[in-house]
Amino acid sequence: MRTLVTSFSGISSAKHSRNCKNCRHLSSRHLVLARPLGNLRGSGSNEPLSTSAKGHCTLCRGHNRQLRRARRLVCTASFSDTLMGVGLFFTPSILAVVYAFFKGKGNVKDGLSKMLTEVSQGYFQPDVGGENIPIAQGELSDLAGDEPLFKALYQWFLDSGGVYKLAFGPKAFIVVSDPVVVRHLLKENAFNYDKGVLAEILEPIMGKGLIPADLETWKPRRRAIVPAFHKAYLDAMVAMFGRCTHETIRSLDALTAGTSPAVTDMEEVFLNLGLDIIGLGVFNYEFNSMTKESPVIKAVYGVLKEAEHRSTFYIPYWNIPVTRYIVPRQRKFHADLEVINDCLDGLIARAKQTRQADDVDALQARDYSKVTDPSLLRFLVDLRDADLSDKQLRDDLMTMLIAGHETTAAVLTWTLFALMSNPEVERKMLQEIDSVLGDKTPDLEDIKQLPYVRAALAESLRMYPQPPILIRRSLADDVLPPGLNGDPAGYPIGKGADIFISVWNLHRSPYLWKDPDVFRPERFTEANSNPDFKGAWAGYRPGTEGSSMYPNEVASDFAFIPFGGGARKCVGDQFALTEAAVAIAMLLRRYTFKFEKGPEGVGMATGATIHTANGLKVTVAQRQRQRVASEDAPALAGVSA
Ligand code: HEM
Repeated sequence: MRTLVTSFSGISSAKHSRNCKNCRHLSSRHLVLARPLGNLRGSGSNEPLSTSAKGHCTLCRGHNRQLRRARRLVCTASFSDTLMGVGLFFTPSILAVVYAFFKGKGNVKDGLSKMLTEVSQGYFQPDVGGENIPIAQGELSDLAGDEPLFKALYQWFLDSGGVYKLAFGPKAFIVVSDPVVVRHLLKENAFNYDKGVLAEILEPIMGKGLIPADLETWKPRRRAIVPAFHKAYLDAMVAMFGRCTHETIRSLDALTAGTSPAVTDMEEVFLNLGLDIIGLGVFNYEFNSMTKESPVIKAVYGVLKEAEHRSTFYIPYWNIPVTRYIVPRQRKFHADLEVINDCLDGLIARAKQTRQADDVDALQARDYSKVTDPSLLRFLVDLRDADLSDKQLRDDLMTMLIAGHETTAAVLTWTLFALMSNPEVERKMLQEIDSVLGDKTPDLEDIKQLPYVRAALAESLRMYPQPPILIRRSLADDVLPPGLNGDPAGYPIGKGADIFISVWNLHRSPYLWKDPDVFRPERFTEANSNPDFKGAWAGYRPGTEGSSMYPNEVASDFAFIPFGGGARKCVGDQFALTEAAVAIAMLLRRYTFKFEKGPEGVGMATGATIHTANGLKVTVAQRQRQRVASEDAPALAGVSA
């Protein structure tokens, strides 16, 4: 196992920190709470947690002073899963590396992070408030073993509540898993927050694209981009999704002809399909990744891999200018970036040469059946008064390429995983697909007639949110609301506080969902609420999702946020889910899929999205078609058509 030990001020090593100074309790889950937790309970063997003393060891209630001074978590985390644990401190980083190598024994990364911690002890951590937020303390590896970090955060949520604090390296993070607090962060006081660590990681790749952009850049770009996803565009896109899925079918047919059935990695298949679709949808570029491997495709995957490396690697060594010349992977990254930028610059130049400026309304009213290039790039270039620099346009395109590719592929991967694990849901989906579509390539109206398919995709996003964590940093002081059983005074935080919104925890919260670990699309037809919130959370109310074709943050009052919510909500949600619906419907009706080695063989890993650890290896065979009478099709009222 690749491990990283981080230890923090006031506690000199991981081992030492496990011992309470007072009672010498040697618990690997030495949880320390700073406020009453009411009816929140620990799970597994944990007893209900301490409800009294401030900052005390849960066993002896001692240890107080040291812990309040420390306010930090000692954790042992899978190194690759140290999601966004990016310390921004070069000097200690370099010293840490030197220290680790000269120390020459034990786990190099342990020494490295220990050094990092010791050098930065009590020095780099800005005072970001949150004094009354419960502190989770323990070791990630004890909680989740080799599992990804977002899973470990779940155990702490059950133990410590919907708002708790933990630390990676010299940084402390506030982990939020409560819909009331999430609503505050994403909607009610959204402009008090930017993307913090995430923006730092993505800026070299996406520049000032919509995801990492500061608020000043973001506002006009968002105003220009949102209208580009209009109805006629979506109609044209759905036809394109069908064409691209036919290409996938051609390659699976070739695979299953003769030696049928065959084994293939469906995660890879979905990544290829996703890339072809996003290339055409965003800038009308044919990646044709099912059939060829161009340098641009290789570069796209290279850049995605680097983005992932940066988001999961502890020390941001790439910010040291010389590394782009001497570190091979950084050299490769810059070469890849150049290939993509050249490609995008060429596409932008071509689009500008053929520019026909128009108002938004006129652009949206174009006859898309006759438009040869329906892409977002065409729309953004043709938009009158856009007054855009090529660099800004390129940043926007790069952002949408990355935001829309892997996410949708991951949704398809985990939906197929869930369906193979839940044959009854797959059977109901097939009934609906057969009765509504038959052999037809679906259009937008058809997708509206597939409520069960759409609910299954939403359920996949509930259980496997892409990404599982959203990141924010406060721009000014704020007070977080208490949420369920929190401190009635709320939680004052300062400027610079880093926040993880755990979408995984929210979507699997036992306080919000019945049987949260069960894959059951029907749940989206059932209203539910929790009186313990005392009216602060409105519950899940099917039928209130507005014009969305899918359950969303409005209907769930921020308990279901697969696309975020509020001002910075995803702009591609309808695009992505329609794409997933077309692809899954067309593939399911044609093939049967079975795990090659059972669900355990798939594994889970953290990247920008949730990856499989070993690929989604399946045995695929052509389906023996059985027509299903339309009256057998499942009725799913409540998921709006
Ligand atoms: C199933 C697929 C997708 C998922 C799960 C997804 C998820 C998300 C989430 C959770 C956010 C909010 C991030 C935050 O608040 O920090 C977001 C933002 C964004 N997404 Fe998506 N996305 C998907 C597909 C797409 C597609 C297809 C596009 C474009 C073609 C896209 C473009 C964007 C952009 C530009 C933003 C930033 C919006 C802003 O800050 O104003 N996404 N996405």
